[in-house]
Order: sequence, then C-alpha cells, then structure tokens
Amino acid sequence: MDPTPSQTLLHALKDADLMKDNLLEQVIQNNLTEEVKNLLSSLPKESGWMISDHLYQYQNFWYPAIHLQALLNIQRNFQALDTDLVLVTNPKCGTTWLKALCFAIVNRFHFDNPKQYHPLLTNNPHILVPFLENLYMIDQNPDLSCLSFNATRLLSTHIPHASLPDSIKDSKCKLVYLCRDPKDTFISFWHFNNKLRKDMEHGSLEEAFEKFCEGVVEFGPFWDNVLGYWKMSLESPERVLFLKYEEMKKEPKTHLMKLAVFLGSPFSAEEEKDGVPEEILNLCSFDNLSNLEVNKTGKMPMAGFEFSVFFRRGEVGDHVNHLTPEMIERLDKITEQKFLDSGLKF
Ligand SMILES: Nc1ncnc2c1ncn2[C@@H]1O[C@H](COP(=O)(O)OS(=O)(=O)O)[C@@H](OP(=O)(O)O)[C@H]1O
Repeated sequence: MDPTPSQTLLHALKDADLMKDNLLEQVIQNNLTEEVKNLLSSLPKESGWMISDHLYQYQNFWYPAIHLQALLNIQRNFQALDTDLVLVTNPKCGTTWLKALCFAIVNRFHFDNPKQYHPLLTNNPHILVPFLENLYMIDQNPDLSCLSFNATRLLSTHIPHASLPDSIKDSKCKLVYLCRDPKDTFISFWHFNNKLRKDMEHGSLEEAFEKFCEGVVEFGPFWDNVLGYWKMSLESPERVLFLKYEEMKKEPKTHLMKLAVFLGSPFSAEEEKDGVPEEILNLCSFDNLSNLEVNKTGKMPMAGFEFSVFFRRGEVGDHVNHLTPEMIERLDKITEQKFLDSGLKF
C-alpha cells in the first residue's frame, strides 16, 4: 500500500526538528480527516501554551487537533483485550517512570539478569510502552501486533476516563492511574514545553499558569482527569490501581510490590530474597534511566525531539523554586475545591 502524504512527510522528517519552521503544524494539517477539520470548526478553541498552537474542547476536555484526531480513531477502532494493561496519567505526572516499572515487572522472566541485558537499557520507556494517542495519530487503525511481546499488551494514554473507548470500559483490562501534585505537574509541563520550543518564543510562566488554573491544558482540566479515574478506582478497585507520584517516591518498594500484585505477577519469596524488586527499582530509577546513552542522545521517532526531555529533576516539591506563594495558594485552593468530598488530597 502506498504511504499517505502525511506518512511520507513524517518519514522525511524522521530526524528533523518538528518544532522548527512550523513543520509540526504541517504534519498536523496533513493528518486531519475532513470529519475532524469540520468538527474542529464547531468546538470551543483556546490558544495553547504548550507546543500546540491551539487546544479544542471536546467532551469537556482540551486537546490539540492531532490528539483529537487520534482520540476519534481510538474511540472508533481500538479493541481492548481483557489481558491489556493500560497506564494512564495526566501528562508530566511520572508516565515515563510508570512505563519503565510496569514493563520491567511484567517482562521480568524474559530478562532475569537486567545487568547483562534488558530492553530498558537500550530503549526509552515510551518506545517499549507506546501512547495509544501516538499509535492512532497517523493511522486510523494501526496494526498493534507488535505490542504482543508476551500475553500482556502494555499501552498508555492520557485520555480522560469519560472519553475512553467503550472497548476499554467494557473489557476486563486493568488500568494503572498515576497522579501527581498539580503544582509540580505544572512546573514539569512548563520546563518540558520550554525544552521543546528551544529558541522559539516561550510565553510567560504567568500566562501558562493562568491557563492551567482554568483547566486549559492538554487532556485537562487536570483535576477532572484525576477525578474520573479516582472514582473508577473506588468503584472497581480490581480494575484500576490509583497511585500518587509523591507516595511512590517516598516508598518505592511498597508501591512496586503493590503494582506487581495488581498486575497479577507478585514477587515470590525467592525473588525477594534475591533482591529482584531492588534490581527493578534501580533499573527504573531516575538516576539510572536519565544517564543511559539512549536517553541522553536518542530521539523520539517522528517527533524528532530528544528523549532527554522526559528527564529533568524527578523530585517532589520543585514548584517552590518557581511559583510565588500567591500562585501556590491559588493552585492549592483550586485543588481543595475540586477534590472536595472525593477523599483525594495533595
Ligand atoms: N525514573 C523516574 N523516576 C522519577 N521521576 C521521573 C523518572 N523519569 C522521569 N521522571 C520525571 O517525570 C516527569 C515527566 O513526566 P512524564 O514522564 O509523565 O512525562 S510525559 O507525560 O510522558 O511526557 C519529569 O518530572 P520533573 O523533573 O519534575 O520535570 C521527570 O523528571
């Protein structure tokens, strides 16, 4: 089958910097179907503060055009399997870490000597556990057979619960949701955006903060994205494991053990004695991953940006170095109000 014009363009741009010369906008326009172009013209629209020029509100959440196209493709065509494992996050909440941990847990019997060889040593976690949005961005119905590495297909998404495809809602597949303090999430977003935009205009932190507070951010409002999965985890704890980045940082081993049990692959007493959980934690640690050659110099296929943008500080509380006390108070108030009566706290 001949490649579509957008596939040809993407191929040619494989190593290019999409952020330069507005190439990203060209790719986006090339990949939108007439249906989505028409839909976009009817949706509420805001100027974006991340890499996308604009965000569109669909089913109460905000998306760049290319992700809206992907969402419609996913809603229409993605067929979940009961054995799938879907990792869900708001962007910048620790997705890369969660992907690495889950990949290492689920595949540990294939690579029982991670010091010798492990795919995480030579591949970025986003390659091993791809975003559904990326798979469905260019292709309306991509071949997912490459994901069947073993019985469990590992996938990830930022799609809010309300917009998940029916096939995920109706299947028995498991979901792990990882959330993070919105103040640190916003700051992580802010730095990520600036790295991607390089020498292009960044806009001010204050403007971006205002948009974030209003909920205008990819796959946001942040709080609504969290609440959808929080409620599902309360209703169906066997299907959704709800985790917090801060708690994982504080007690990594406890959470790794919890993850393994939830994923149906608990560590045996012998594995514990042999220090397998510690080995996995070390393999997936910020220090280890961020210092691997692949993550220092490798690039995200098609998008062209460096894998290093997924690693910054990996700490809790960095927002105090960037937000004023007034900003902190404002975000905390919004969080308190949004999570009121939900039992969720940060
Ligand atoms: N292994 C590991 N352990 C702990 N923390 C880690 C790890 N890898 C990445 N990070 C930090 O996670 C932040 C990036 O978030 P995401 O991975 O969710 O980004 S993305 O949504 O996939 O683009 C970003 O947080 P900040 O440092 O606060 O910006 C990364 O540094």
